[in-house]
Amino acid sequence: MHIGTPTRTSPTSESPILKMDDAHKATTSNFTRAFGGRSFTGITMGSMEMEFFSDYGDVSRYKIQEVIGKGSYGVVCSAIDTHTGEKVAIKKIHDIFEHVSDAARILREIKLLRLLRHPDIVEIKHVMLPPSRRDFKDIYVVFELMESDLHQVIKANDDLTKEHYQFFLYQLLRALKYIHTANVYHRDLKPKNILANANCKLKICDFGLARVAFNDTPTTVFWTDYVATRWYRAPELCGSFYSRFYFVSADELTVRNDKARRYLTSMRKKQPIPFAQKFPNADPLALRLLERLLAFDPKDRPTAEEALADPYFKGLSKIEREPSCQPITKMEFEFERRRVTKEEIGELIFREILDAVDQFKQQFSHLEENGGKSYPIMPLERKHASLPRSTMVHSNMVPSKEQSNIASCINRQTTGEFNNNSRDTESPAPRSIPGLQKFSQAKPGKVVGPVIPYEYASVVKGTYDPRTFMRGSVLPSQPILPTNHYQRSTSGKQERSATEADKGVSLQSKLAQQCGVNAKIAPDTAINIDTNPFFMTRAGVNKIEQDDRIAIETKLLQSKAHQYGGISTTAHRKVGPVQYGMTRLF
Ligand SMILES: Nc1ncnc2c1ncn2[C@@H]1O[C@H](COP(=O)(O)OP(=O)(O)OP(=O)(O)O)[C@@H](O)[C@H]1O
Repeated sequence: MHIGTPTRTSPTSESPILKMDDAHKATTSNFTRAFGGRSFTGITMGSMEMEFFSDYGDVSRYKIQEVIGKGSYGVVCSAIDTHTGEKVAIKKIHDIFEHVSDAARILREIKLLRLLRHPDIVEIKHVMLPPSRRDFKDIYVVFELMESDLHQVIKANDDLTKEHYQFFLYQLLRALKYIHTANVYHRDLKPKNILANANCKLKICDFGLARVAFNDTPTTVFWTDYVATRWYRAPELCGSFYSRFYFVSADELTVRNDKARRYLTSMRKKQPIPFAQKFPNADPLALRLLERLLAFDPKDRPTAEEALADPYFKGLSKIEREPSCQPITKMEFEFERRRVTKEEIGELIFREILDAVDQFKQQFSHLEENGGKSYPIMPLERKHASLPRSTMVHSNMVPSKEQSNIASCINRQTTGEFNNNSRDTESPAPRSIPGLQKFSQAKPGKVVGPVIPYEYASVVKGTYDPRTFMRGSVLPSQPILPTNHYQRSTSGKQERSATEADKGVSLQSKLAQQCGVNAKIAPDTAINIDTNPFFMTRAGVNKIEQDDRIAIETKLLQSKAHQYGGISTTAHRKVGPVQYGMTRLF
């Protein structure tokens, strides 16, 4: 994706946004490689669907288009949902029970993506019901289709502008704020896990390594398990000394972990190169924020919410309108806290899918009843806890006011209200609304109009949209108070608890083994060593309003090919003037 010079202007409805070719191109042979080496030459697409879906009943619903991605857990195809006409991405996860940890990962991802509904998080549209409750091994998850990912965008664009960076970071922080208020931590954020559209819309995906933080889980457990992709690890993870260091004086760092300390002290002392020197063309405000975000000591780094309040986002971010999420309950993730068998995980996955199918059916009938006019996302009514044969728990979404109260109770940083405030649903649409057109998926060479993030819909129509509520089910029985290494004080700074810091001693050797000396760790792979959740801190609670607009005048997009384990996908982008709204979310 190649995007040109953005300028801040008020939007116009006529100006085209972009021309582009498909981001992902896959050939029949790619498809063949992806699905087991059978040749598809001369066969109909129907056969492809049969091959892709095996014996799943939804085979007739989706018209497979092409392979668009491949990860370690599955193959992703683009397809047309013949029921709705929408383009979707279908992820096939093979043989999910080969390892219990893989099955748990799938369950975790489906659960989290169903609970976390936010415009900057990829949306699950459907999960296909396996043909048999007890005997299934593949899972098909249907997502909204995105055109590319940030990795490709960065690779293909050497002329991204300050506005691009600002808007990208803004969306990511907005999503992170939401995710963290749910007490969820993604733990594998990297450009490949951030899907992108040519209109600069980003969405976080791949929650397979995410964890939910609970108040009774020692942080050390989380950190033990948290390895993340190598190039994106925080220094404290690379050195396995995350909580084992403290400042003696301002410029002397003490690392208690012996190996990490020896390693650090063996290094030559270097003067830092000022960012302004390294990136002379960058916005000084951006560099200042970067410095804060990259602080060596984690307690000096701002939370997502604090970062959003940074002067860098002035005029873009209205902190009180950025949505938060209700904390996810322990019950949803009980399976993470004890040993479960393959059969039990299988049952939990099946139940989760049943639940999802139920919800999608409701959405679909709502859509039909309303002539496809509104885009409903039904509130999740969680029917069961996530433990095998556990008690049934019925829970409804908590009205926003109550949520707000709860949130202010549990979060000392709370400065605003939740996002179901009337301002979100009833306030006049930003001044560009009349000019907004419905977002249309760009096709090869097609010029499409100004982008309206779909989240505008409810604002425009004034309809009720459950996304204005926070997701989640049952409220925590008590306020969540950190009991671990770091606590966030009212000033937003983390403070180390001495008692908990001491507990880390027993983990030293394990951590050193994993992070410091374990040569078996694949260089570009996030590793899940321990499935227990962790506890960290939460960002605050607010709602959103962005009525600034950024118009992006785009240039040519380069063509880029990338490999997904033998599958090449091409990202051709020819872009005209782009305009997109820095819109309110809901
Ligand atoms: N909704 C989507 N729209 C478009 N492309 C997608 C979508 N979801 C995934 N992809 C593409 O498929 C690739 C693999 O998807 P994903 O990361 O979810 O799989 P995974 O098996 O969990 O990967 P990993 O090995 O990184 O854990 C992504 O990098 C992306 O390029």
